[in-house]
Amino acid sequence: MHTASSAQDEPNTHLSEELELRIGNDLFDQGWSQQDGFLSAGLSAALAEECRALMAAGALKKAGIGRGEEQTIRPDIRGDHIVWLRTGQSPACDSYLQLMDQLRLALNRSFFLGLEEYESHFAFYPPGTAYQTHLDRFRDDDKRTISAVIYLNEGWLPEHGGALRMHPEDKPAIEVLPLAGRLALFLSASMPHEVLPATRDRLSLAGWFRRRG
Ligand SMILES: O=C(O)CCC(=O)C(=O)O
Ligand SMILES: [Fe+2]
Repeated sequence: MHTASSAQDEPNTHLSEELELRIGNDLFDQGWSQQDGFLSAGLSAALAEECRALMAAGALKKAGIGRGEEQTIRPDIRGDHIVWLRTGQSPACDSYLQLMDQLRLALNRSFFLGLEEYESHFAFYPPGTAYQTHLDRFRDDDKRTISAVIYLNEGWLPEHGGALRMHPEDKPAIEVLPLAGRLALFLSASMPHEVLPATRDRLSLAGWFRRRG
């Protein structure tokens, strides 16, 4: 479930310096960032297909809220089905995880955050399901530092709903539609956010950069 960081932390060329800079500036200035076309159309399509196949095979389970023993299934609060990613499960997932590892290193360079790992799951929200406003940091585990969501839905239109709605303090809410290839990033501990219900299946990869304990 976790991708361990490694000693051979070598920046590579998948993430341009310009993109790193934009993401760093956004997070610093406003606590969130949206990057369109973060994934190529081909990679996004392969990941969407994998997510659908896993859903059809029954691999995704109803997501709970809370942690460990205290986990409860509350479809009224959270309606997605999830499965955690493992390294080596598919070439598409490995490409995605590699890209996110580049991003982890870039964030460490910009902010000295000491992010050590990235954990991620596929999420599938059937039509009409949502996720009520919450923070991504657990009361008893403050390692989640930056949240990252990548959307996998071709041809998403505003009338389909399903936006990620963020609530920055003292500012108007921001809505991000779950369009294929798009990346949304925000500070896990301080950005309240929610997923609005949609009229069609809503597929994504949600993940968290975690700092050392
Ligand atoms: O899918 C999204 O836009 C956000 C998902 C989310 O907030 C979560 O999984 O914690
Ligand atoms: Fe969240």
